[in-house]
Amino acid sequence: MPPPVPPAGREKAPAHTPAPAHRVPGKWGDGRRVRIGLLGGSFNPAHPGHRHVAEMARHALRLDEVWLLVSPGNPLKPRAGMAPFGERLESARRIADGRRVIAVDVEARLGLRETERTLSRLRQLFPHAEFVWIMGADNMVQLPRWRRWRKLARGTPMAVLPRPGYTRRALDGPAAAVLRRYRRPCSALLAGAPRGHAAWCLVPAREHPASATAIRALRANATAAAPGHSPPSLPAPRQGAPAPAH
Ligand SMILES: Nc1ncnc2c1ncn2[C@@H]1O[C@H](COP(=O)(O)OP(=O)(O)OP(=O)(O)O)[C@@H](O)[C@H]1O
Ligand SMILES: O=C(O)c1ccc[n+]([C@@H]2O[C@H](COP(=O)([O-])O)[C@@H](O)[C@H]2O)c1
Repeated sequence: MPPPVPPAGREKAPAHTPAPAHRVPGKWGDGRRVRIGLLGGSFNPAHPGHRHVAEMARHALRLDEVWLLVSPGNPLKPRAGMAPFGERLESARRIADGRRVIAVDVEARLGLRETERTLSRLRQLFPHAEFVWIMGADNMVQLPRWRRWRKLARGTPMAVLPRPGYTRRALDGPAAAVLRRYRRPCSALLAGAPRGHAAWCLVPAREHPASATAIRALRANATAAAPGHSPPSLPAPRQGAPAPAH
């Protein structure tokens, strides 16, 4: 195995020490010839839908590994309500097996948040690895809002997972329309780039209903219903200000 690629100057020192039993990718890259699926996400929190997506993609594409790429902060999501990075990473570790499905903090280590930048850097750090971007149909719908998404789709094969309420919208949406010529069956996704453009596929899997938004809502309801919980009080109206309408 070639020596690890040295860190570039602006990269940050690792902020999180992995749990001892959990294998992590080479700190600054490695030279393995492996097929790696990247399931990027907020994991706020991780849930069985993520594990389902990782396993379905791994089997459909014959991937050696799937990395649960925990985002330091989705560029399109507000910070409010986002659990701290360490908590989200820990939650991703709990649904990983540490061997084929691995929770990774490389974006935080590299100080990157936008996927196209992350992919470019990962290709330098892991020059012999073949990367596939994995995402749910909801992200395929909003793909045209991502930074340099056409470049991302040109250079990186993508596997899209069905998701309740989004599968049809993704297949009928603007990203699918632009990329229509490059859609392939998943078995042919990694067979080479058609016309110099990476392919994408819809993974033939059942839809999984889990969602982090729903889990957060359930937790908030449970907290609100807990004995002794008093709802947050409204700020007192300023002297002379009208009383709030209820
Ligand atoms: N049930 C699911 N089916 C298909 N894809 C999923 C599912 N849950 C998550 N994903 C995909 O996994 C990736 C990471 O998702 P994320 O961590 O945002 O979870 P989420 O449940 O979508 O969260 P939130 O509800 O907070 O947006 C995204 O590409 C998302 O589309
Ligand atoms: O690169 C972008 O502009 C971009 C915009 C929105 C989302 N993403 C990535 O999409 C992945 C899914 O994010 P999320 O929050 O929906 O789980 C995660 O890896 C984000 O960094 C990337």
